[in-house]
Amino acid sequence: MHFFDRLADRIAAADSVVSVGLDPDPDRLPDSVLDAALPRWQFNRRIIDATHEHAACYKPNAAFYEDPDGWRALEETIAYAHGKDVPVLLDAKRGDIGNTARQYAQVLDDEEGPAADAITVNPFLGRDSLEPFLQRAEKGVFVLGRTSNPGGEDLQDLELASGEKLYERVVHLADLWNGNGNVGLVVGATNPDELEAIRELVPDIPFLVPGVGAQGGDAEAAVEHGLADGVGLVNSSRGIIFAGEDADTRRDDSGDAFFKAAGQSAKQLKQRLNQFR
Ligand SMILES: O=c1ccn([C@@H]2O[C@H](COP(=O)(O)O)[C@@H](O)[C@H]2O)c(=O)[nH]1
Repeated sequence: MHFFDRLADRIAAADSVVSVGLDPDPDRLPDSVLDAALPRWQFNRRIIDATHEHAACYKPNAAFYEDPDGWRALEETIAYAHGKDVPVLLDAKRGDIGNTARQYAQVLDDEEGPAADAITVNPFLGRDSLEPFLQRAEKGVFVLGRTSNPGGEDLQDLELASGEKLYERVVHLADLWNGNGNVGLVVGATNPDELEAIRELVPDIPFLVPGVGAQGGDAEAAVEHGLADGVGLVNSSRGIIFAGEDADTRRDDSGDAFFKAAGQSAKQLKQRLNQFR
């Protein structure tokens, strides 16, 4: 099944466009998981237990898994999310010359272990750097369009000789690269004007909209412009998974209060976003 069809089914089943970001910062894990063999996996397992009924998708960021234990934790996490029928978007921001990109893209193949259903990619190296991802037609490929960080403007807002902004050119290219109907765009909620402008350029491409929650982005704009025919994702990572982070809940041996807070935060975000759908 194609990623965006699967995502549409999940959005309907969970009545949610919330992407729960799984960024298990080792310095912020609660005591209740620290003694486990794979603390990040145990953390994610309990986050998934607490949030899955509100999750349209899980979005682990590869930065939190790039070591041998981390990669095992990631594989366990993907398999567990799939067991709850929730797709997984790996936020890896890949993009390299074709030969290397072919290797990177294998993270989407499930011959060796559980594989992600979608991935984020960086378009800076151009079409051939993304081809191995785009060719996997059943997998979603989210191209960085206009990112949520303050420095995103340094390059992305540059005006080209044609009068286009660089991010507009990227959006145009992403539309051209969408022959298999598997392209999405990453557009930050911290830039609502650009979010609206990009939606006007590409009415049919679903967006992944990060930046609500800890980065303070605009949740209403994220929903209004992020969805294409009802399909798209609004991500919060720290705002959900560390919602229960106060000294007492962090030290609690059971972890119950910590993870319950994550579930409540996911539910609250779902309800807030659903007001605008
Ligand atoms: O433009 C972008 C692209 C990706 N991200 C990623 O999303 C999450 C956001 O985490 P929060 O804790 O909700 O701020 C994180 O993995 C980023 O690397 C982004 O924020 N902006």
